[in-house]
Amino acid sequence: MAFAQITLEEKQARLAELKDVKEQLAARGWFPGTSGDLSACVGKYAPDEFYFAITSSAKDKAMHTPEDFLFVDAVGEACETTSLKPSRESLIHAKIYRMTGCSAIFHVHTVFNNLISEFYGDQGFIPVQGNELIKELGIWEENAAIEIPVLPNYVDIPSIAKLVPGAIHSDIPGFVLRNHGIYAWGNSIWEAKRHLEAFEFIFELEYRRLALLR
Ligand SMILES: CSCCC(=O)C(=O)COP(=O)(O)O
Ligand SMILES: [Zn+2]
Repeated sequence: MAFAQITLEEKQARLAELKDVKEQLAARGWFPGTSGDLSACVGKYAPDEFYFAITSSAKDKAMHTPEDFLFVDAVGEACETTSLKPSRESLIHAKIYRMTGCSAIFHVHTVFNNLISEFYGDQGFIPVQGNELIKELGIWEENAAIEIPVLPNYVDIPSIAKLVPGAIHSDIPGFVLRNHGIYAWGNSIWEAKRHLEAFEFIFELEYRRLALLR
């Protein structure tokens, strides 16, 4: 299959969309400290040959500066001459692009994704049923039951990246790192955002349901 590189105008439009998403998610407090990272694919030549725009590491994502994004290659390394450092988690993004062929990936640390990932961490997945927002993940089956994968968290990013293939299920556009945060993806920037919002709604509802049962 041949892939076309996007035009300069399309690349700039994608960066502008990423900036908008960064602003919207920051307004919700989904990037505490300097946590979280956002990326969008901007060129694809073959399934294993692509590059993407990703947030620079350790930046306050609530601020806008010309140094917010840089371009990295299919192994998560900067593919332009720059003093900027790509997100420490670029290798995880690269692995997700390679495995799914998606167009955008968003990673956020929230209180609810951390609480729920710890609660279900030992069993390796978060079971969800009877939540209307499952439909926002593209699953329209009546009373669908889904399992959202939870991976262990390591300081060593390559150790996490090795586990990514086992956490990618074709019908679930995301996974959670235990006590760390979620990765959600989509076939466009706006689909990735929709998936992320659905996951976060699901986690908050699940947390509140469990709290009610106590
Ligand atoms: C500051 S939290 C630890 C790193 C992390 O998990 C994260 O999401 C942000 O890392 P980045 O290098 O993308 O700023
Ligand atoms: Zn993180």
